[in-house]
Amino acid sequence: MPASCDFTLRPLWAPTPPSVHADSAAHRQRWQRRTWQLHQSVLWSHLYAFLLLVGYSWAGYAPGVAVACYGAWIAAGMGFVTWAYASGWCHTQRDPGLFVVHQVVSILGVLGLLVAAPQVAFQALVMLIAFSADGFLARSRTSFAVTWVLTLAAAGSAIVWMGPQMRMPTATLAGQLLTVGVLLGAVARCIALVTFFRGMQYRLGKALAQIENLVRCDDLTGIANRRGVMEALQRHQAQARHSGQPLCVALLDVDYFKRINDLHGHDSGDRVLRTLGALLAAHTRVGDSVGRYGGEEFLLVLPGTTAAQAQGVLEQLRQRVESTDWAGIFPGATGVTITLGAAACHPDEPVESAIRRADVALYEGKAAGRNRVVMAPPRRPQAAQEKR
Ligand SMILES: Nc1nc2c(ncn2[C@@H]2O[C@H](COP(=O)(O)OP(=O)(O)OP(=O)(O)O)[C@@H](O)[C@H]2O)c(=O)[nH]1
Repeated sequence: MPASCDFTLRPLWAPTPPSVHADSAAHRQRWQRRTWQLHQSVLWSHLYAFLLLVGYSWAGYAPGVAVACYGAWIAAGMGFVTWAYASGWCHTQRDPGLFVVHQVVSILGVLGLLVAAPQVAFQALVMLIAFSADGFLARSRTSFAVTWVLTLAAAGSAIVWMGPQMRMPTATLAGQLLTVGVLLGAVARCIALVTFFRGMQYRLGKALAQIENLVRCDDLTGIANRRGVMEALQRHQAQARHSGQPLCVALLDVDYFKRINDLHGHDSGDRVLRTLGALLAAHTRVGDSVGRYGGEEFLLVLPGTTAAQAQGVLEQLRQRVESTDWAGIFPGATGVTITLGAAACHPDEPVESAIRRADVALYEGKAAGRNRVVMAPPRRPQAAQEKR
């Protein structure tokens, strides 16, 4: 039974499931690089906030001692986090980005400022909330939730406690410039985070496209795998039903492939399959679809092609394979041939039924001596089939 996806909601306090990347050194390095980048951006933000507070102190809005104590507290907290990152200690923690520690340091610093310098309470609160946007990036849901709950609780209590005392000092030019500085800092921080998110979104989109490609691609031949070509067939059939255009499917099987493997080795067999994949991709038109259906069998989907036209195209392909210089592809080769069975797909016919008819034609071709193209007879109307 295939593994099913787990859609149940995990409680926040449940242990984090092991990451599928847990063993990937490249993933760990990438994660460390990103957390360092994030930490650096927090350090710059704290420095910016501290300089603004020094400005407020210089302009007479906040006591110098309060600002100095705030600076010392933040320096100690950020020093600890920097040590934890540099030594790798943070990676032994459940929250390796130390988002909660970052936030607790900021919240305590701001609460201290509210007590010691209520004149700059509002500015401190704006900066706190701007810093908290980092909490969005916490890897674990628990850190994300804790970061935000702590921040909102601190901001809510400060607002209730300080009430109307909270205001931007804009009576002087210095006050006005510093207010602009606070707002610009908050906006810049949000822009930086949105840019970070956009970058992540872009990388994620690219990775998703690569995964989608891998899921539909055959490793050995580089053309579509069974899933890829079957999806293409479904699409072509829907279009054919809509447009009324003909559609043909063909199954291609290498003759005596087991003998090639047995006589020349599995590696030579693989080379034959790779060469066939390349030949099929080169021989078919842009709108056609080809894929490895399984083992040494390939499926061709020929939209806008009648049975007579398909027979011509497939016969050319058969001759092309037969006339290929196989000795140049694997040593000791005497020749490789293919047998093809094809069927015109009726608009109302399930694609599996058309493939089955092509398969029957293919086995007729094998039984008749191989190295040929056999067309399946047209599908009987539904009523005749039911009667039969
Ligand atoms: N080298 C290689 N061999 C494969 C691969 N997939 C399937 N095979 C082999 O393909 C062979 C298919 O053999 P059969 O089904 O007996 O068919 P055949 O020998 O081509 O005989 P006919 O189809 O009757 O002409 C088996 O020996 C498989 O092991 C593959 O990816 N690489």
